[in-house]
Amino acid sequence: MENLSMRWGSNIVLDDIDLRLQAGERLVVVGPSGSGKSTLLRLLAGLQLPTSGRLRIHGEPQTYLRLDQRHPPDVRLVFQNPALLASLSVKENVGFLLYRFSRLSEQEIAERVDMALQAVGLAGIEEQMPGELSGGMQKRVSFARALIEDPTAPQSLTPLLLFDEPTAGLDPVACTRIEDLIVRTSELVQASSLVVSHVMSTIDRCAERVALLYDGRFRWIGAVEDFRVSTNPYVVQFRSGSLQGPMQPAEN
Ligand SMILES: Nc1ncnc2c1ncn2[C@@H]1O[C@H](COP(=O)(O)OP(=O)(O)OP(=O)(O)O)[C@@H](O)[C@H]1O
Repeated sequence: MENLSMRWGSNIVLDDIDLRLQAGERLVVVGPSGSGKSTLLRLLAGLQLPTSGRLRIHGEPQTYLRLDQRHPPDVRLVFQNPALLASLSVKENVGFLLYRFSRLSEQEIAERVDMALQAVGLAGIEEQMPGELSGGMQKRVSFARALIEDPTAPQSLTPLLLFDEPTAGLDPVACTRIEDLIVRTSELVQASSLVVSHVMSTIDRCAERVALLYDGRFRWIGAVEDFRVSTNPYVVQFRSGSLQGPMQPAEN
């Protein structure tokens, strides 16, 4: 991202930001509500275009929405709500892209789905419907979907995985399981990952770098080890959850 801005009318959500994600790294983006984290994800997912500035993925300028791109980059989204298709079985959800676009046989797709489900600890639930699963299981199914790759597709570059608040509202043990999965999924498909989260354990377990977004700008970016000890006032306020500090609700 270079000099990238996103405005809604007079509301400047992202203000001339620069960010470079290294191949294979895991970056966690934090920031208070309304600071533009979801907007960042939507731009990377090709669901909206910036008002100004440049966004490049694998070096390619992103000037069209993803749906309008003939050769879209390999960007995979794991939403806060798993967004599984309720009328399709787990197998059909996980293998969705392969069923639609690949030249693999039914048997080959079934084997790949099986491997992806095993990787997230959910072997044997292929024929179940999403509605029969718990919320946590649905989330893991959406991770399995992000693991699926098409070996018949042209050799692709490092995939980009986008996680939108993957551990919000989970109990601590479920959080750990999902955090481990984020790391494992990223390593298995050798992806770069951008995780939006407020959860400290998710930052600790998943991040290699942390970026703190507030009022349209990155106020701090650095290694997770430095995030734990930084005296930057934004980082200190985020870590302590204090009401005192530079980050205040918009209405104040
Ligand atoms: N479609 C839209 N039209 C107008 N304003 C929008 C639109 N989408 C987002 N915004 C505004 O952009 C700002 C940033 O929103 P965004 O959802 O990116 O924040 P966030 O950091 O993800 O917040 P949260 O943590 O609460 O999800 C908000 O002020 C929001 O009102």
